[in-house]
Amino acid sequence: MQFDIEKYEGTAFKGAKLALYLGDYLAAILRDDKPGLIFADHWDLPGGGREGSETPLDCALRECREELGLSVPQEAVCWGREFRQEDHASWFYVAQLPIEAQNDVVFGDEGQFWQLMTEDAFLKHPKAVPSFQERLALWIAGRDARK
Ligand SMILES: Nc1nc2c([nH]c(=O)n2[C@H]2C[C@H](O)[C@@H](COP(=O)(O)OP(=O)(O)OP(=O)(O)O)O2)c(=O)[nH]1
Repeated sequence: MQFDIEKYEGTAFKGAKLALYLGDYLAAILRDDKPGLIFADHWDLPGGGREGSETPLDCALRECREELGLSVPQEAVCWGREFRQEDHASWFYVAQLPIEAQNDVVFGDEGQFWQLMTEDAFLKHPKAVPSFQERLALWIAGRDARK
């Protein structure tokens, strides 16, 4: 496991995502199929917008609790970094829990349903959020280079 978490220096950010592995599978969430919703009916990862002055990691873990009912301990997080676009920054983390944690999932009220998905299936899915596919691929490349 590669442990490489960029330090948060207090700069503004919009939100944070968590690629959460349960065993060898990712916890993926199918977004609602609503007109007007960005990436409607696309596979997403837990995460969302910042609340108050929380840190990016607190934001990712809070959103994961709200969306999947899972409390991921900070020690389970192995990778994280900031991604800057023209007008905003967001954060992307990777964490790992045992497969048994799937039994503790309580799905929240955003999205159609959740499911376990291989990382390959998420990366290749024609209807997954592209920027999260790219960020996940970046983490996988780093992980696999160290094998
Ligand atoms: N993430 C997500 N948001 C949804 C869904 N359906 C739905 O009405 N929403 C609403 C709540 C969100 O605040 C808003 C915008 O979603 P978004 O994906 O662009 O933003 P976000 O994750 O940062 O939102 P949030 O969880 O912090 O509220 O749309 C859904 O299936 N997934």
